[in-house]
Amino acid sequence: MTADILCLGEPLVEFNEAEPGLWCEGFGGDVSNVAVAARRQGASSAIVTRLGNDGFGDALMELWRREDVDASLVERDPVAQTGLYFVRHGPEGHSFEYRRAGSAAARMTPAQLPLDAIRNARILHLSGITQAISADARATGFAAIDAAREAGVRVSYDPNLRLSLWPLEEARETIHRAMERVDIALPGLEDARLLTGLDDPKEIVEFYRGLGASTVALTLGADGALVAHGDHIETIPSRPARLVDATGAGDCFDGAFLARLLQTEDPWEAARYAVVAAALSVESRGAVAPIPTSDRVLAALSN
Ligand SMILES: O=C(O)C(=O)C[C@H](O)[C@H](O)CO
Repeated sequence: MTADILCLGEPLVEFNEAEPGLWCEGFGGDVSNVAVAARRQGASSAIVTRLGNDGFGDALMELWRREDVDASLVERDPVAQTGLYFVRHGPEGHSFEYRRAGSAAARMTPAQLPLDAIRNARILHLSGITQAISADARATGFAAIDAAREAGVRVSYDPNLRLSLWPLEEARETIHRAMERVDIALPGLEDARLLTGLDDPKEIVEFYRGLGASTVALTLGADGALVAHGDHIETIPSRPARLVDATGAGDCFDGAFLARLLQTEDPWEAARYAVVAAALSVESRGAVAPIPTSDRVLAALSN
């Protein structure tokens, strides 16, 4: 198996509340969202994870088949279940509630990592959530990073802080340790402020560069992204969007950014593309269904 972008973490089945009591089923899980977003932009992508041997696991396998995301390395756990999450919407935006403790993905271990696939990828992508779900998953994330680095494969990391999964101090320690070993850092501003204790976006970007990332794209929500590489730093503005549901917008940015980066090796051009993809993705409900294809992104960019 060879894929441009290999994503490691936990996929989830999503229940998104359209109106009180009406739950629409969809898909989520940050790195699965990234794999789909990258594939819809034309990069090849693969997912490395574990699912329960249950109907929700089957539904995720069917999603990746439909989306042409390589899931040939996904393991099914005979005992543990596939994780779920529920999205509610309120005046403050969306909120998540999880049913994922002890899930199949949380039982991933370093010994199960497909090292050849990691070595053959162009980018390994993982997140703070990948490492938050269990001690084994944390170790698996570090082992994957080490394998990628030894093979000269670029590592991409989105901190994706979820304080319902682990306390801030623990998250900070693990995420900073991971960030010392990544090439491409894709933090969101709100998470990064909590993790770094810094307020100013430029200082945050410099902080992550100081840890080791050569490319940093800090997402600023409706304000776009601040992108640094080499001695150049630039704010890439977003475009106006009709906000319905921002669930997964950061993941859509990540997948589109990585896909475009592989095509152009120009992080600012990749971010110009990815902010438009992310803006399009907030205009309807769910993490996966609204992710645009490259045709839609290119059409929006030319308007
Ligand atoms: O991946 C997770 O843990 C989630 O919270 C599911 C969502 O699809 C994801 O976070 C959106 O970024």
